[in-house]
Amino acid sequence: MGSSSNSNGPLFVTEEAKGRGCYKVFASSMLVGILLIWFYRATHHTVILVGGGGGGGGEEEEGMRWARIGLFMAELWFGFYWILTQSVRWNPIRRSTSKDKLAQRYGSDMPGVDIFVCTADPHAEPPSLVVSTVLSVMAYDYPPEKLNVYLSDDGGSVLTFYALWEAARFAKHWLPFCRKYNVEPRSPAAYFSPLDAPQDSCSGGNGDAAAKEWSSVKDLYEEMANRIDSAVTLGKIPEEVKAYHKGFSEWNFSISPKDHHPIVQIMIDGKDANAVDNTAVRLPTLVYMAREKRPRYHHNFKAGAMNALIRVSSVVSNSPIILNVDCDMYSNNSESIKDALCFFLDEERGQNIGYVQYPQNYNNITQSDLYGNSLTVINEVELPGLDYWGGPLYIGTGCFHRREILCGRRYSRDYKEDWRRGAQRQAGESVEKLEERAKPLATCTYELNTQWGNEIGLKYGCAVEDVITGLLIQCRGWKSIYFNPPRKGFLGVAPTTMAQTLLQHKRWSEGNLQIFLSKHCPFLLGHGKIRLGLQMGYSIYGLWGPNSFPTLYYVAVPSLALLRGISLFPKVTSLWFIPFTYVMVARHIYSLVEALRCGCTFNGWWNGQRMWMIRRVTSYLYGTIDTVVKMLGLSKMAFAITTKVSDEDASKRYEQDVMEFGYSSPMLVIISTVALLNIVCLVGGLFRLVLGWGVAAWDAYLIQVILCGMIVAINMPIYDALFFRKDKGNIPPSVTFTSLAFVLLLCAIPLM
Ligand SMILES: O=c1ccn([C@@H]2O[C@H](COP(=O)(O)OP(=O)(O)O[C@H]3O[C@H](CO)[C@@H](O)[C@H](O)[C@H]3O)[C@@H](O)[C@H]2O)c(=O)[nH]1
Ligand SMILES: [Mn+2]
Repeated sequence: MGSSSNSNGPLFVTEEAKGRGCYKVFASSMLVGILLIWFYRATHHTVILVGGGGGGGGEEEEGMRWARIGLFMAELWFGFYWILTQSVRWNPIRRSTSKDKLAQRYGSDMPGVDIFVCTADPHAEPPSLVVSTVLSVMAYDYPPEKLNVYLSDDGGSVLTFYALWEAARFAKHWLPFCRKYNVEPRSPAAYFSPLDAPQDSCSGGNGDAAAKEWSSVKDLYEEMANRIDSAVTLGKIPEEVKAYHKGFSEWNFSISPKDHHPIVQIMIDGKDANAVDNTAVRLPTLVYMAREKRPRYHHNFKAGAMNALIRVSSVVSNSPIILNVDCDMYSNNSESIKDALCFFLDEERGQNIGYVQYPQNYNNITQSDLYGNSLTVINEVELPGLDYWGGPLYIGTGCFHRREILCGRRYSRDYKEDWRRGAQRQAGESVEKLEERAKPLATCTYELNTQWGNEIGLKYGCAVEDVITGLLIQCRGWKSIYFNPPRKGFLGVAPTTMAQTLLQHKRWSEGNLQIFLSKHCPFLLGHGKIRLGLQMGYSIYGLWGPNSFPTLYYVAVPSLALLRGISLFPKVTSLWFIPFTYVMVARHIYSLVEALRCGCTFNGWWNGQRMWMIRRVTSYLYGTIDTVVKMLGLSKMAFAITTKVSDEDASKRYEQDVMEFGYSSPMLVIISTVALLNIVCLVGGLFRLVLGWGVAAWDAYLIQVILCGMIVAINMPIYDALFFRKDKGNIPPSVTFTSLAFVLLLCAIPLM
């Protein structure tokens, strides 16, 4: 590939964040605080009883001692976990690229790129949304004959196939339109969305003609989207279209998502000189794939789909670079491929780069980020921090890989990438023949007795197939790059209800804990292969789950103790009061400042704190329990898809920042119980403080009052949903009663 002269400098630069010195001083002071707390706990087991607390038989005192030891355990854990989180804050770095140099050096001599889009269910993931994502990646600012787009449909649905067929036709208008007017974003759904800021339509700005073209493309798009949506509503496609593409005949026999033959349909063949748009420019290759599914064979969810895609694409295009996105993650920046290539093709430092990961951003996050889904701190602080230690995790979407690393290759100094590689078509081979050649690669039996899902391809058996695959790649010697340009590369759909949010986090915490507890634990597998900072970084996510226990303890026991008149923290007048207050206050002020600096609002941060607490006591608890159950072999892994649609009422509440609970579930009972317990304890505790124990008692209980008060303050929307709201999204009465019963029970436990 072209002249590899390095005369005009590197293709990307790396910058270190400023002000790290100050941060390190602050972190050291926190560490001192944490050590002092540990020291205090280790030396102060005895319980201070003030005022009317229980009469204090020997047995009771023993119980209180245990309450303190439990608190000590929780504080040990939090301190240890805090130390882990320092790895990603130590030295965050930022990357930027020089695309003009790339163009100068390589001109049109660029590698082929295969793009994989995965979808699984036409009802949770509307095909009109899926094809908008497909169109956005077809419209990359990149030579179309070098682009190959693959849609994997785990739903095996004719509705999705039909939508893709519609999209292939619409592409002939959409792609030239995007080029001509430099459209951004190139997902038609997003571009024409009334929700997004008004587009400076057709920035060409040449008046009437442009406006006409704009509205004619918009009409075409809307008609297409309506046809697709109504087919989905009806559950079947219009009869007449079946005549237009041979592929529809695959559904002549009824097919179920879990039981069907392999389907590979090349919708647009980029090698065909007649495959052009309406300005006679070539179109990218577009392929539909539904791998074979049989009830007898486990299909391994998204990882299985990705592996089938890797194989099928190897006979159709076999490009050296693979980009994969979730079906809702459209390209928001038409330059992303060129940006990514700046890393891979850099002559000096591109050699060992295995993958380039973009952040997960969403286009449906509200100002106040009610469910804390924006991942802002992860995107702006943690992933840049990991980049310093050798590279970010692979997070499943918005990631460019070298094909070779997905096929298990280890890094070696002598490895030379063949950037010109591509699939060779057999002489005179028709598209049908090629499809026949590809199908056996997408069968259930293909992988039997092979290393697929193990040494080759994405790894099977983990709920976060992406993270474990990335870890294995890094352990094979490859580095990764985190790239977060000002214009976001990809935008997706974040969950919009409490239940969906908690479900997603349950899967994430479960998968990451599963890795941590397996032989792939970053500290074991990574030892000697990746840097310690990176091992710690992986563990931050790996240990999300176990955070649930100390958190549950901390939100329940000190409050109950307040109600009972048992002091668990040092007195205000004691010197030990200082480290406790310092650590608690500084921790939260720091997290607020960090969030604000990343662009969150105060409200967003506050809501985020609530969600951290809620996720820890529900999703992470469930994730941890399920991980253990699975390790004992009592159940199998599942992958619950996050729904990308919600009903109209619910979306309205989402827009208005009203929390959506809606149906009764054990998780909801936990949330309500924690909220109710704390308000009961706060009211009861304050009552006794004011009436009975006198001024001296405040001295001993201040920390508990503040802790309990903060938990109550952060739970305000929960009380609202429990008692005041009347809409459908509130907490059902059955949950309220169950939680009240639990609270009474907890308050009555004689132990303390
Ligand atoms: O059997 C399956 C299940 C899922 N998917 C696809 O996988 C993607 C991710 O699923 P989603 O329900 O949106 O999960 P998220 O929690 O949003 O996904 C995040 O977390 C996953 C791991 O838990 C990663 O695979 C994803 O890339 C990452 O975006 C979607 O495109 C699905 O269509 C399949 O193709 N087949
Ligand atoms: Mn998703």
